[in-house]
Amino acid sequence: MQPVVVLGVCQSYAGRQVLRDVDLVVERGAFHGVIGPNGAGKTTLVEIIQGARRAQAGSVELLGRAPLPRDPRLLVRVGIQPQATAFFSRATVWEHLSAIAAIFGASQARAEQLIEAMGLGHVRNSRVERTSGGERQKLAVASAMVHRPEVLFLDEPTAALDATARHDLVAMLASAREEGTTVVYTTHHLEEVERLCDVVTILDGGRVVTTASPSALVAGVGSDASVLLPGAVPYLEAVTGLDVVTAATVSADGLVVHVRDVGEAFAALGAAGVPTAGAQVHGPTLEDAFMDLTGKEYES
Ligand SMILES: Nc1ncnc2c1ncn2[C@@H]1O[C@H](COP(=O)(O)OP(=O)(O)OP(=O)(O)O)[C@@H](O)[C@H]1O
Repeated sequence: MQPVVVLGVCQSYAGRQVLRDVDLVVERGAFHGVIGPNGAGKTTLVEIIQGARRAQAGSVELLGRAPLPRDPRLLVRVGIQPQATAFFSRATVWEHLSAIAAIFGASQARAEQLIEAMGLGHVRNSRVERTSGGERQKLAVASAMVHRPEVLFLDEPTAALDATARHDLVAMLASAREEGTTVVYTTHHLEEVERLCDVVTILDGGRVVTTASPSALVAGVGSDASVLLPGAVPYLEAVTGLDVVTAATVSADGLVVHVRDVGEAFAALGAAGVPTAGAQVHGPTLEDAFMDLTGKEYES
């Protein structure tokens, strides 16, 4: 049984359709990203799966059950990252997580472990209301995971974090990924998708554009890779004549050649005597895949 099965879901607000015939299947143990521009419908979709909203059309199964009407026996099997307002703000970080653990029947040892794993040890005895936005965000993620849910929903957990806090949280999520929890993850950051997600669904204008692994999306991009060859500027004419090279330009750092196939290109460059020492390859990225598939620049 797949933990999340969404079929043909449609949703409108005041006559405006924000989800159009959405299908989404999340496999057990997958870290499944949902990405898309602002207003694509990500939060609406996730709330429908959680049972926080009713879909106007289509069907939803969460752990094999309908998420609505809400059933506390189903809710304890899932983890939902709370909004900041859901905190016991006058409690300390430890009191907060320990209370959540008790409510969900998780051990105090698990709460301790997450305080450490999340790097919250130094604010353990601080009141939640006095902690920084980043610390609260980490506490929100810890609160959602403390009872080892079968499905964990994280809706933009790194939003509003500075680069260091984001890096820490992503590193922590990467280790949580190893625990094999099924995760539904919305984000605006494509590098997080590449780092964390097994599968990603791109939503645009309320429609599913595609569902695939990040690497398959990047592999499907039609654009070339570029190779910077620092010592090869004098070889501009020689490389331009090679079949494997689609374009070549001179930059301040060296010769830049655009190629379809990096392996074949290196073989041909070597055979033509072009120096390749210190070469830097820049392949197409998930951002290129997004642009290919939606015709839009990705804005995080
Ligand atoms: N309760 C509501 N009433 C009316 N319109 C809504 C409501 N909630 C969301 N919308 C609209 O539905 C569309 C989809 O919103 P949603 O929050 O699901 O998108 P999102 O992809 O999560 O966006 P973001 O990346 O900005 O968080 C948006 O145009 C939004 O303004």
